[in-house]
This record gives sequence, C-alpha cells and structure tokens, in this order.
Amino acid sequence: MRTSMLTSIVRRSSTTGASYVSRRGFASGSAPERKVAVLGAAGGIGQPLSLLMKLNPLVSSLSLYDIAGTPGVAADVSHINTRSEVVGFAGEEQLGKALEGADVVIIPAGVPRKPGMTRDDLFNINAGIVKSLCTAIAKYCPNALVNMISNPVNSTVPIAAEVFKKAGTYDEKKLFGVTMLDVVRAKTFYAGKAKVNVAEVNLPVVGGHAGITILPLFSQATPKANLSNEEIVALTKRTQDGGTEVVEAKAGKGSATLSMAYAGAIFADACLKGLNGVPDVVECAFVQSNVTELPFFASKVRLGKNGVEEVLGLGPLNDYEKQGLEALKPELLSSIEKGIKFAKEN
Ligand SMILES: NC(=O)C1=CN([C@@H]2O[C@H](COP(=O)(O)OP(=O)(O)OC[C@H]3O[C@@H](n4cnc5c(N)ncnc54)[C@H](O)[C@@H]3O)[C@@H](O)[C@H]2O)C=CC1
Ligand SMILES: O=C([O-])CC(=O)C(=O)O
Repeated sequence: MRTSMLTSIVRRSSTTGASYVSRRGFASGSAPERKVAVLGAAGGIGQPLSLLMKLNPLVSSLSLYDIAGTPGVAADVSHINTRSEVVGFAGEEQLGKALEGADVVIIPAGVPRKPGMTRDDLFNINAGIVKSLCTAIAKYCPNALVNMISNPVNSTVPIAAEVFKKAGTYDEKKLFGVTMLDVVRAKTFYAGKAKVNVAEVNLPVVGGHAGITILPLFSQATPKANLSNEEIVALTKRTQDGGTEVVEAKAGKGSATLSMAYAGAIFADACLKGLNGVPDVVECAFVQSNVTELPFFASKVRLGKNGVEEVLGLGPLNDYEKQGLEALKPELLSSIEKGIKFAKEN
C-alpha cells in the first residue's frame, strides 16, 4: 500500500519517466539508512512536505525542525506506519540535533508572498533566515545535500553558497535551488493544452525561479503537439506567473504550499535515489553552472552519489526561447549578485 502510493506519485512526475520500484536498484526493505531534515517543517509547505517524506520508504530518519510548532507536527506524522523514525525539534537550541547526520536537508523556512509582492520583496526577511540555517548546516551536516525552497531562490542559493564558502564546506555538487514546481506546472499546463496524457509529459524548465527568469522549453516537450505560437506564448506566461496565480487565488493567505510540497518531495526523492546509486536520475534544479555565463542557472541535472553528477546543457532552443534566455539574464544575474553581496556583508 505505502509503496504503491509513492510509486504512483513518483511515476507520474519523474523526468526519466520510470517507476520508483523498478529503478531503486535494491529490493524493498533493504534501502540504506538515510536521514532527511525539513527546516520550516511546521509551515504551509513544511507540513505536507513532512507528510510526503514520511511516505517515502527511502527515508529512515525524518527530522522536523521549526522555530515553534514542530512537536505537534512530528507527533502527528510519526503515527503513520511507514519506515522512518520521526523526531520534532523546536527552537534554535535544537537545530544542531535536528541536522546532525542528515543526508538531505530541505529548506522551506521563511515568509511567503502576499498579493502585489514579488519574490524579491521577501529578500530582507528570508536572506537572514537562510543565512543562519546554512551556517548551522555547515557546522552540523556539512556533507548533506541542501534543497533550497525559500524564496527568492535566485538569491537564497547564492547566499547559501557564500555561507558554505566562508565556513570552508562549500561543495557545488550539493547545493540545489528547488525549481521543480516550475516543471510540475509546465507539464500540467502543456498536457491540458496539448490534450496529451499528463503522466507522459516531459520538458525542461531552465533559468531561475521568478517571473521571466523561469523559461520553460516547450519546443523540447514530449509527447510532441502541434501548438500555435500564440498557445506557446500563453503557456510560457502561465508557467512564469504560476506562483502569482496561486498567491492571488489565496488572497493574502500565502503562496503555493500543496503543489510545492509535492514538487519538493519529488525532488528530494530524486536526490535520495542519486545518493543510493540509482542510475539516470535527471531533474531540473538551480545549481552552480557553466551552461551560460551566469554563475548559477537552472537546467537538467544528473543526480548521483555525491549530488550533482553532471549539469546537462540546454539542448536546441527555438528563436522564441533564445530571446527568452537573453531577456532573463540581466534580472537573474542581479538577483544572484544581490545574494552574494548580502552574504559577504553580513
Ligand atoms: N521554490 C519554490 O518553488 C517555492 C518556494 N516557496 C517559498 O517557501 C517559503 C515558505 O513558504 P510557506 O511554507 O508557504 O510559508 P509559511 O509561513 O507557511 O511557513 C514558513 C515556516 O518557516 C518557519 N521559519 C521561519 N523562520 C525560521 C527559522 N529561522 N528556522 C526555521 N523555520 C523558520 C516558520 O515558523 C513557518 O513555520 C517562502 O519563502 C515561499 O516563498 C513557496 C512556494 C514555491
Ligand atoms: O510565488 C511564490 O511566491 C511562491 C513560489 O515561488 C511559487 O509558487 O512558484
């Protein structure tokens, strides 16, 4: 039951399209011990993400940390009869224990947007939160893979990199900005327009994670469909504005939480599979990159035993996508530089 539940989740979404069970590389029950820590676990994303990680049989230890509220979330989730042991940690004095021995740390800590705000408007509060959490990661679990969800991702990932550099623990293979929700949205919107089975849809989304920096490559989407230029432009815009669509619909009660939890769980599962040696695990993520002249960029990434095994190129772009790529670079670079400057000065 638990395996079939997760199998259906993962099978529908994996970039490589293969099923969870057949690609694990080991029989059920013999997966290695893996500790996953969720920082911000009592929040809108944190709670459903903790639930989904509890359903993942690759996790043996689930550590739920927040500044408050985690004992309740942990007690609740811990009653689910799946493999992992769940422990809740509340308050900064417990952060070290929450992180010790973690293989993967997922960070959905920080404030979400309200209508009328950009992701960059979150910078002033979230930059400090991310900086302090990453300082603790450098101290207590310097080898963990870090999945950064907190916005603005285009700046929080460079902040994390600088914090790790200062601490002497930076490994570019282990730091990921989670852009999976952009891929999830692009797949859903494309399937609806192209009238194809959403479970079979595959396409990369590259660039960054804010407005025009989100660049879905519909020319590479499979199954192929004969969509007009106008339809592709509309799909691109809807993908770029997907977060705002949810912020407006929630009308002041926050941003995407459930779809983000799903996307975060899929990405963390891909990281765990990579760590466990499953071959050909490929997902999009915002990572240190040579794909363009920008120091960080989201593209397809092959995950392996050390995190990023290979940052894959963009593949062929059509003229519309080439224009989108050039147009996003100044904004993305300035968000990256803002993050680096903050981390250097604070
Ligand atoms: N990467 C992506 O695609 C997406 C990113 N996000 C971002 O995720 C973040 C969280 O969103 P929500 O869960 O909706 O917000 P929320 O406000 O519901 O939850 C955030 C949680 O973080 C906790 N927190 C605050 N400071 C903390 C600290 N120093 N240490 C640990 N926990 C701390 C809060 O107590 C709260 O429980 C936001 O920045 C949001 O913009 C949201 C959706 C998609
Ligand atoms: O839009 C937001 O503020 C949250 C987010 O990053 C998304 O839903 O893509």
